[in-house]
Amino acid sequence: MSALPVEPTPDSSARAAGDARATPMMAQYMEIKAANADCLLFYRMGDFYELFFEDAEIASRTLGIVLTKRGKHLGEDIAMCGVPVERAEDYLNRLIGAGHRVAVCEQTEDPAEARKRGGKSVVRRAVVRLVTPGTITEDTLLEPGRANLLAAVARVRASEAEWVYGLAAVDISTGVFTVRETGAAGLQAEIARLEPREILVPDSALDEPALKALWRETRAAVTPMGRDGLDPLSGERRLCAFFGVGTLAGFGAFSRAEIAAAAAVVAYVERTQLGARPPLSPPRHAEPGACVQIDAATRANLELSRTLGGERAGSLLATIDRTLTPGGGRLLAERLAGPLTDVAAIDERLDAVAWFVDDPVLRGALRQALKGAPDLARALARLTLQRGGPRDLAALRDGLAAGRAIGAALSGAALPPAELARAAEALAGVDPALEADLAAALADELPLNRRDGGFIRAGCDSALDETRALRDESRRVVADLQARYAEETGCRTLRVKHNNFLGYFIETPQAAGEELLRPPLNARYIHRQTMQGAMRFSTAELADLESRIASAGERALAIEFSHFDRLAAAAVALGDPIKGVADALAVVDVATALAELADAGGWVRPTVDDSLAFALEGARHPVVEAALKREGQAFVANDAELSAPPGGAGGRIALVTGPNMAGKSTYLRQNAIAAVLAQMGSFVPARRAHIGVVDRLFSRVGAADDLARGRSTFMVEMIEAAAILNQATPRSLVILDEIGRGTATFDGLSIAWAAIEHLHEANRCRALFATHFHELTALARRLPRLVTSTVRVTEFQGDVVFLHEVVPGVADRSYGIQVAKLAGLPRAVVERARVILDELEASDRRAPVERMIDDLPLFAAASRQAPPAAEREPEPDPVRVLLDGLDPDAMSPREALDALYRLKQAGAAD
Ligand SMILES: Nc1ncnc2c1ncn2[C@@H]1O[C@H](COP(=O)(O)OP(=O)(O)OP(=O)(O)O)[C@@H](O)[C@H]1O
Repeated sequence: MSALPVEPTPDSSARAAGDARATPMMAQYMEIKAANADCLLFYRMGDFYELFFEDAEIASRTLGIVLTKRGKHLGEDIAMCGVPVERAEDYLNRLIGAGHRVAVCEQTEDPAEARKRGGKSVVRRAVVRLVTPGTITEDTLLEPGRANLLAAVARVRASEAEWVYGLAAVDISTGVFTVRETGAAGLQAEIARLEPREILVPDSALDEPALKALWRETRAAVTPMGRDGLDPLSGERRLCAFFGVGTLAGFGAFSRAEIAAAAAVVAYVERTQLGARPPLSPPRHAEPGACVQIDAATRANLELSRTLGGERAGSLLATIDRTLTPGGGRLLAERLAGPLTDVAAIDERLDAVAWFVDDPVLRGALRQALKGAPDLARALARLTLQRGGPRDLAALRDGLAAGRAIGAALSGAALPPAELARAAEALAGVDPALEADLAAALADELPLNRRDGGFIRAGCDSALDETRALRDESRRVVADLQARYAEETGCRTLRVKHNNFLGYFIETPQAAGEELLRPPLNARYIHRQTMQGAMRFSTAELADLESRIASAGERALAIEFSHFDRLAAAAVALGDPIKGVADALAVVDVATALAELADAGGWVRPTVDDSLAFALEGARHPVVEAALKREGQAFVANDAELSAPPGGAGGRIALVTGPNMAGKSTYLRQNAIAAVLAQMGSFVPARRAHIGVVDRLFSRVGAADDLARGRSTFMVEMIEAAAILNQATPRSLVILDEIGRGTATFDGLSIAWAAIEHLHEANRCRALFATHFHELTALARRLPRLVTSTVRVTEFQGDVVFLHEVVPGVADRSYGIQVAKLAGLPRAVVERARVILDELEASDRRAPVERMIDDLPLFAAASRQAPPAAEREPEPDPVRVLLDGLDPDAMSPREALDALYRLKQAGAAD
């Protein structure tokens, strides 16, 4: 596959050595591989990176490239495959995407040097970089609108039975660095919010039963870390050394778990970047409770950043994203993933959006300027890691120019709100000399790699201009020489060519070449090679020219490099203010984008406060609305009122009934989404919205079998319901869709019933509960804060017509059979179902339920927590109630005996 120009191939020397010992090259490979055992090793050989043994098998499977066998190592076949160097990034991308880590091992000396040490010497090699999913910086490997987070978990014992976890997350492509401490449930929610690309996990936490599912299910690559991170003392020392400070106190107060996690992340960054220091900001404390807690199941159900199928298109994020810059896209995604709980902070963001809604002219002008703003943060990170190219310098030039223009426009406007005033200040925070310097130095057309040269503008440096003139002049001389030689030899097809082996040479057809071998021409033309049908020669003049061109080219390149280094160093020195500009551009991008969205869609500014209100008028589901719009259909807006009634007893629960396909799930989700949008600082798709801050959002909307984990639909549903009932607080918002449908009717009904009681009495949260168990609506008679809503339908010529309108009340029936008919169920089955339904309805399954509603002790016993005095019903005597419920004439002897025991028990409990 690859050319092996200077080294003995693994096979040839191995055979020579009788397969008994490793070849020198294999020995070198083995040594490097052993030091990077957890990575695939890209071993540079000529124009290829080769992979051997198991690495080759993995790469061949993942990349779909041919696996070959090459010789033997210690008697075994060596499996091998290779990727061409010039296409390595593409292959790296795919390997990283599949969750692998790659150690890139380069030749660190010229093969000629190795040859000097002896024929069998191996070229020196070293790993120059570890590429892992969480530590990449190349534009081609990164998604522009998505943060690329590397997270680390550390575990510290809080008590005999309890652990606390430190979670640190960095994005080395932008420098963001956050830490926080949390419990096991919080850890899962936080990882779901951050969506890291790679998580470093100590072995002990990997084996922890409560977290096993998390590691198995996360989309991130999980990198085992061995120990429980660094101990706090050496962790602190490492962090101080990395940031060049004597103490961490200046960055905030961090717990032991946080320091351990932060130090683990920094240690890994240092290990993978091999000494290059990415421009990480100092760790920032992510305050617990600053963001709405949203668990992974809720995020998935609401399709916040991905659809249930895992796609980005069709998610809420994709639907609302009007940002124009990669940094703005990342900030929007971050805000949507972590809506705030602090009213003042939410209002600050809303003020900025409202300001731009009110000023479409300024908004339009700023958005025009944003279109030209490249990814400043990532360009700066690459330059700092010495992985940058001329285009990164150009990104700084253009980003700073856009920042300056936008800053000036903001500062010139009357009374910008606080968030934008701060942005304007940051946008003016970089010394304009850098931008001017970059603009003066960089050429209009820029190569990708600095090695290609030509990126410094002509006229910028006279020494460079002179050297370039010399180099170009020499090229003209080559053309002149060719003409002269052709004339002198009489060979019109004589050409002066160049290759890496011979340098400049003369090529003639065979017959003309024979002439050059004879006097007098052979005095000038020195024979170099005979090819099939052609001959090659050199001359003293050509050799001289060769060295002049090479040295002029090299000198020009060296001058360009010195400019590059100077400009990159100037940029890195201004790293913090440049990051400030990048952040400010993202803020302006998000505020204008949300204003654009609000303006175009007729969205309203929500009132967000510390109350327990939840009142929406004319609200819509943005994703369903957009999908319907594409088909030319209108979305029917609906209201919701879950606000806690005066008296502080807790929020309302809306019990939503309605036929299949009527729009219940859509309605439930749109209310949850309104809360997310409002608290991330966006307008909401409604005519009016008042939302008291939600601390946790739970949504259980539909579930799929989780066969991989051996759990049925019903089991998944119950696990999620358990999490909600155990964790929801009076500030939470809970969305439950058809809980209990995955089991036998009466089991399901009983579970749904008990869950509603628990939500009403114990959790006391605002909730929406959709159900097909119409029997449950009778509960509204007993639970003061339970309200009923139904999605209206009407019938036309025996078919159901969906109106999608939510009104107070209860559905009269499910219309399941009509919907089944619409879906194309065979006519005979539909007819038969109708007959069965009539019979079942005649036997009236409502009767026992009605009895249970009036059966107070059962209800009272189920609610463990007493309602507040204002709402409490008088406690009935349980013995009396049980006695009332007995019908001795209808009982078997066994039932009578059971009843006697129950009576005895109720009497004793009393
Ligand atoms: N408010 C609305 N305005 C217009 N169309 C709507 C509205 N709500 C829902 N729809 C349409 O109805 C379809 C079904 O909605 P949805 O899935 O919410 O129904 P459902 O009542 O939850 O059904 P099921 O009980 O079968 O799960 C949606 O895909 C959408 O096209």
